[in-house]
Amino acid sequence: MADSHEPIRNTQAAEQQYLDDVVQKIGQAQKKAQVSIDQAANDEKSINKHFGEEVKLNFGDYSTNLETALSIHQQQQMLAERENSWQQSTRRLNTLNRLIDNPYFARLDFHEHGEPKRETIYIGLSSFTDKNDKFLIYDWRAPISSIYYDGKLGEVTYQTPDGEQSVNITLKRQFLIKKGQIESMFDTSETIGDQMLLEVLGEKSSTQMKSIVTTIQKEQNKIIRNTKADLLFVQGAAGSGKTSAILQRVAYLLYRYRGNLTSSQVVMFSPNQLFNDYIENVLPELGEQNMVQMTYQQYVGRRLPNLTIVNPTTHFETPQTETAKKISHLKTELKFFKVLESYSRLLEKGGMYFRDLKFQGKPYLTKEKIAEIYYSFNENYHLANRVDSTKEKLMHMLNSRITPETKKSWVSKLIEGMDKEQLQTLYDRPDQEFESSDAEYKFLSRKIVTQALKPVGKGINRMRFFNIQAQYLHFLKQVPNLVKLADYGLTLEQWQTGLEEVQANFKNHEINLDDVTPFLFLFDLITGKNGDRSMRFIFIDEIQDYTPFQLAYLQNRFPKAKFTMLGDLNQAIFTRTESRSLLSQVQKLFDRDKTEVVQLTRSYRSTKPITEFTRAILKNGQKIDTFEREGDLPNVMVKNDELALQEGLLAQLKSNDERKITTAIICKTKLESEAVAKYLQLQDYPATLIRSENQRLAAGTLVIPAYLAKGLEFDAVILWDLSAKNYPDEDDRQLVYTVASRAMHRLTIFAKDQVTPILDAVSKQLYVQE
Ligand SMILES: Nc1ncnc2c1ncn2[C@@H]1O[C@H](COP(=O)(O)OP(=O)(O)OP(=O)(O)O)[C@@H](O)[C@H]1O
Repeated sequence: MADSHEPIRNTQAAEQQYLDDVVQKIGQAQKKAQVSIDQAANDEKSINKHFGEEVKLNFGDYSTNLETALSIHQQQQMLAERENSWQQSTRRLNTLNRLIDNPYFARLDFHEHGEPKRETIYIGLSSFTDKNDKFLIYDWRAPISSIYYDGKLGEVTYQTPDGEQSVNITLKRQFLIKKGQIESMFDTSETIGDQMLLEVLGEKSSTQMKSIVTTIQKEQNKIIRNTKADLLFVQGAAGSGKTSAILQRVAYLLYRYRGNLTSSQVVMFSPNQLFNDYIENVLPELGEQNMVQMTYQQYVGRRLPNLTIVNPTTHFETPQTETAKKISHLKTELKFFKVLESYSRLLEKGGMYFRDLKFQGKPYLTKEKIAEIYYSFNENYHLANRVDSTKEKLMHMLNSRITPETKKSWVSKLIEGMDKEQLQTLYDRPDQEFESSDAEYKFLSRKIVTQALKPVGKGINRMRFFNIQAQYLHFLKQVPNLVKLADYGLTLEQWQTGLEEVQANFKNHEINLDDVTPFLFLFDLITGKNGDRSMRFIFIDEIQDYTPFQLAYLQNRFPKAKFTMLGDLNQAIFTRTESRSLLSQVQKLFDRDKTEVVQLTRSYRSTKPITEFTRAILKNGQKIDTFEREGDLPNVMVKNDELALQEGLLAQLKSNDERKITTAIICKTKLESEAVAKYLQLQDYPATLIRSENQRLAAGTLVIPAYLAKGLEFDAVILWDLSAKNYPDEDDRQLVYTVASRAMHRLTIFAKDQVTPILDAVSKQLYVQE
């Protein structure tokens, strides 16, 4: 910290002079780091190779597959452990390169409790000390930096690892620095001045999310720095910075637990791959590595190699029947999780379904025999140790069958049919000698049988003797005995029909998303597969699209992790009504004392007129405050004539282009998006159609189906065909809110014939009807 002998520096010129000095020192440090890099590189050429690998691995930071992601991260960790001065200097140089253009964004003057001496600190992306170890810049995550985000002027307290500290803040100054030049600076008595926010928010969107480090809001800071809660549940309006805050939180945690926590122990479940792409740069921008990122479907999908997950409802192409909705409701509840647990306990006594383990196409270890072994252990055996003992016994049986199997005719026939070369491959060494031809035959036959039986051994180890599909169907059959179907508005007959559908799906090697998690959970319960205890922090974004069952399952799979769940109950577009009870159901999974719920109510994404409009779409919605930012009222165009609408669309696109704002045209379904894209193509208007989540977000105009627009934002949004026909009822209210709230500066709505009744509740003053 600077001491009180320093000049107060109240003019921009004085600040610039000080900045120049800091920049110069960073420059010197850069040179020094470069010298030690060159030296070390000369000494240890081989390190180059490792570093090359590391860089290569860095490119694939998110992955579709947990194992790959984990192994990449583990490799990175190993490489990091082999740290040497060369790497250290390289890292330091990277930090300095980031700092030199924009060393800091804030200054604080304060007095420590009761001390007359004034302290001055500057806060930036990472810390920087001069050669006397004096801090010229403090990391934004350092304990002291917290007061910049939290406090007004005057007395404030902040948390340090040693407890609370209090200081008296006398000055809070914010800077906008570009390429080492102060573009503007202002003093504020607020937490983070709106002026600064306005400057930041006025910027145009890009296809990649940016970090919000300079303007983190007080309530967001609470989320970022929370280390106590086992469950941190954030309910935040659209655009209130939930995603931004958690990315900052990951960076904070990696800093706070540096040395004890690696990015491979942090997993983020995100809505889709497009979204992963969108946020990919934030952590590297903050100087940290990305965490493991995946979608829930990817997480469960990798464990179901023989089944394809189908989920017809998410894409809005086919509506769900009332009965299907009710069945889905029951299957996704927390109650169902408990029911499944009770069912699994019944299996300790009987009722397990087995499969033959086959050899040469015929049952070798029969299901009857396996069942006999499985239930031969006494009652004290629970499912997990029962399976271990069964495996052991089966292995034993398999081994004892090797000798009798060698005497079978298929073995002798096989050996007789082999030429010298083939026989050679069976020997331990090419010149292997035997006492007699009998001994040689014995050796070869054993070798052949052992190899041939390997798949059976693998089947035992991988527990292929369980018939999980039959077991799951059996469980579903038992459900009416374990749950009162009437409570869910279901009859026995309806349940039975649902069951038959699951069965038919299995025949097609398919499984419905609602069945996936109970199916896997049943598998885990039966096989005693424990969760992953090495994961420390799990983040779940867009929590409203998860079912309580899925969340309970994740908690079960990551028993040692602290959970941060973020979402907007107003944006529940896949789970709809059940989301209202989500919070109460989730809370049941965690210790009450270790649960914290934070509300973010202010929406930063959109201009005031857009936020006011989207807010009005909601009935009984969660609280939403606007951020004072001017802009046009949303405009709505309803026409009977398709051609007129299309012309309107083109005109709006051109007008947005003239204002240099990029537009996303959001349609309800993929089919509709394709039609719009085709029309634009015919008009020679360039636009990118986003068909799947595996695509990249391109610059320029996009056409995107609603379910892929989750979590993203665009300068301008055009909602295509928000007609009564397309969005007929209440079911779509949250969907309409979600897509409308993607707009930052401009929102336009087109509808054929008649606009959706969902907009009836919106006051005419909040938009312009064309
Ligand atoms: N403290 C902040 N300072 C500057 N910009 C912010 C801040 N908080 C949020 N924003 C901006 O507001 C926009 C919305 O943020 P974000 O996407 O994190 O919100 P969200 O709550 O996840 O939204 P949604 O639920 O609608 O997907 C982003 O452009 C983000 O950069």
